[in-house]
Amino acid sequence: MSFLEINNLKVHFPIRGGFFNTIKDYTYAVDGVTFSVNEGKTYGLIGESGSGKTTIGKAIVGLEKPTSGEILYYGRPVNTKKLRKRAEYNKEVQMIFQDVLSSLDPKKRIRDIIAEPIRNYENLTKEEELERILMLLNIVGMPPDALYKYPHEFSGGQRQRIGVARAVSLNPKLIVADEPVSALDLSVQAQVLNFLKEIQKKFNLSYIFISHDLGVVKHMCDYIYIMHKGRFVETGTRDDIYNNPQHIYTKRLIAAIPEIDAENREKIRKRRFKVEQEFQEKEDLFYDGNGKVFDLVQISKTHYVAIKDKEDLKNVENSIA
Ligand SMILES: Nc1ncnc2c1ncn2[C@@H]1O[C@H](COP(=O)(O)OP(=O)(O)OP(=O)(O)O)[C@@H](O)[C@H]1O
Repeated sequence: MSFLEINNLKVHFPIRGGFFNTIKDYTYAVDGVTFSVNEGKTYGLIGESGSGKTTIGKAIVGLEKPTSGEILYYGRPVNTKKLRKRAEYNKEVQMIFQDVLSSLDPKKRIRDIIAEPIRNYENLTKEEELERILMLLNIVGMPPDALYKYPHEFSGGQRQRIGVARAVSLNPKLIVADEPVSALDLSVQAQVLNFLKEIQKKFNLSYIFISHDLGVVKHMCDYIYIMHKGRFVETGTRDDIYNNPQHIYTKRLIAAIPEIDAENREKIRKRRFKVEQEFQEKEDLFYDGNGKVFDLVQISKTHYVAIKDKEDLKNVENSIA
């Protein structure tokens, strides 16, 4: 059952300039995305740097205000003034970041870092709190003596586990994981990904998994959403996307997955070259997700407009003139 629905979400950031610091233009970071999240499933948001992935994640957890569109949690808008509803949502939808070190307060001990959300939302005695934190450390495979240490005393992989312990401390339904392994060594990446899967089973969690790397999410995601300039250009199940990619951006991301295959090295090189050539030829084209091709016209440094026909083009030309 889908418990979270994102409808036509847009997040546009004003670009200011000039003497009066007026709005000159907008960065169309997220420009009309729609999808829903089911229990226990993982959704990959994949795309190049700047395509809008993090902004979607932040809008979902309330760190960025949508320009328009709606986010419904069990059918109710999350942007509500009813504090109890909002608090319930904030508790059940958490985010973990790539740069865990900067998201863990360096001056606080692990006990206080993990306890922070619990103290905000629950009224536990000191003993109950300690018991909960020890249980969480155990779940994420960290020893009890981690309690009184500081973040810098741990490796990247261990810090990511601490971040996850804090994120699951309130028994959430959804974790938005923003590039959770890209700062880690390859061998540690695999460990953390496996661990995230274990935690998912334990808590029946859903993940929105943000990455620029289709190779990393290959074994994690049930559904994949390919992003380009604030929009989804291709969506599908993991198998659809890997076995039968349609959009040139998807093909390019798949071609970029490193392959260790000494015998077929030349074949792989040729395939990458072909995809790259196709990409260069089609770079100015934009698909609307239903296979329809739009011309993508750049009207400023950051702003593109999809043009369906000559009429559209004339309107855009007039509006810039
Ligand atoms: N607070 C902000 N103010 C202005 N522009 C922003 C802000 N946050 C993001 N942007 C812009 O919005 C666009 C999308 O950024 P976002 O971080 O969502 O992309 P991303 O796909 O997550 O990229 P990356 O993989 O590099 O993190 C970028 O052009 C970015 O510069």
